[in-house]
Amino acid sequence: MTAPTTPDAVTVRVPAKVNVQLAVGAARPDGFHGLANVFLAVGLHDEVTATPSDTLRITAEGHDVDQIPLDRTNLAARAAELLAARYGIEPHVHLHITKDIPVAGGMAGGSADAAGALVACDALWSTGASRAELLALCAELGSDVPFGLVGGAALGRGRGELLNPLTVGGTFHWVFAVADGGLSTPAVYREFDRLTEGTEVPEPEAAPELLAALESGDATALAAALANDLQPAALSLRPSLAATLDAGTAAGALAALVSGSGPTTAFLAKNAEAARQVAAALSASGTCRQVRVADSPAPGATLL
Ligand SMILES: C[C@@](CO)(OP(=O)(O)O)[C@H](O)COP(=O)(O)OP(=O)(O)OC[C@H]1O[C@@H](n2ccc(N)nc2=O)[C@H](O)[C@@H]1O
Ligand SMILES: Nc1ncnc2c1ncn2[C@@H]1O[C@H](COP(=O)(O)OP(=O)(O)O)[C@@H](O)[C@H]1O
Repeated sequence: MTAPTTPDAVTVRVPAKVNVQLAVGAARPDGFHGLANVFLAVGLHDEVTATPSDTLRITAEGHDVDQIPLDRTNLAARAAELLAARYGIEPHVHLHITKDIPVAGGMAGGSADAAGALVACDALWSTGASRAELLALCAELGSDVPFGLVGGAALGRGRGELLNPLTVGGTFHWVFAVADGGLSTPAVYREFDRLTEGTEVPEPEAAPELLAALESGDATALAAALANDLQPAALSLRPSLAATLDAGTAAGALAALVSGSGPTTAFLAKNAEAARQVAAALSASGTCRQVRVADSPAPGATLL
């Protein structure tokens, strides 16, 4: 029998996400918040390429890469170290990240890179980890990381890491307005706690009408059901986002919301042509740094 050959390089493509519903419960004793997090993967992608190396090395190119760490705190590096430790191997790999997902924008780019690095290193090192093992490692790396692996659409319970896949019955057309600078996810959750202090925070539940809208592919119904409990907190920390939301709504978006913890704002359009119009109006509005158009759902981490 011949020994399995080690590939020279493995490239994995990973998607961004938008939370079409983010229902946030009260803070748990461990500091995390219980969620009903309805993730939808969108067609904005990073790529992670793993090649053999003498040491663990991270390089990056593309949008805003000056804002991501290139040391072992990079989520992709942490993913490689975790997988290597689990299988008793040295984390000797060069991970090159090609970034197109806005950084610190509430679109889970770092989480996607972590999922991509895990899949790429798994293939490079032939660890033979099962899908369930990879998902468990993803959950150790961060609440949003498992979704980067599975993509499509999913309901995340727990702190968002316990996923149930959802059916999506059509293509949804989105416009994303990228803001200047990022927002810290822990800071937005802290602001949520401050804003809800002294009130009864209900148990987070996915809305049946939202799940039905996803399943039927009905953009108008989905627009009516979009909801983000972190939006007031993101707006409180970044009041200028209100003008961006207004500009997209005035331009004909079916609905507008903050993506996750923000500060990227998301606009659902009726069709591809409407998305182009909303994008042009947002670009001209001067209320955001960059505008991106993308469809959903998109597949999860994919070996190229
Ligand atoms: C808000 C969401 C919505 O999908 O993502 P973003 O919009 O930032 O991308 C997620 O809940 C972010 O998930 P992720 O960025 O993976 O968070 P983690 O690394 O697990 O946790 C970072 C910090 O966020 C807070 N956190 C995160 C998840 C959660 N369910 N409750 C929390 O309170 C905690 O303060 C935690 O220390
Ligand atoms: N591979 C990575 N890509 C992007 N950000 C990363 C990465 N590794 C670590 N980070 C850090 O994680 C934080 C969150 O980034 P990101 O995942 O893009 O945003 P968000 O959590 O808002 O979706 C940023 O402060 C960023 O510097």
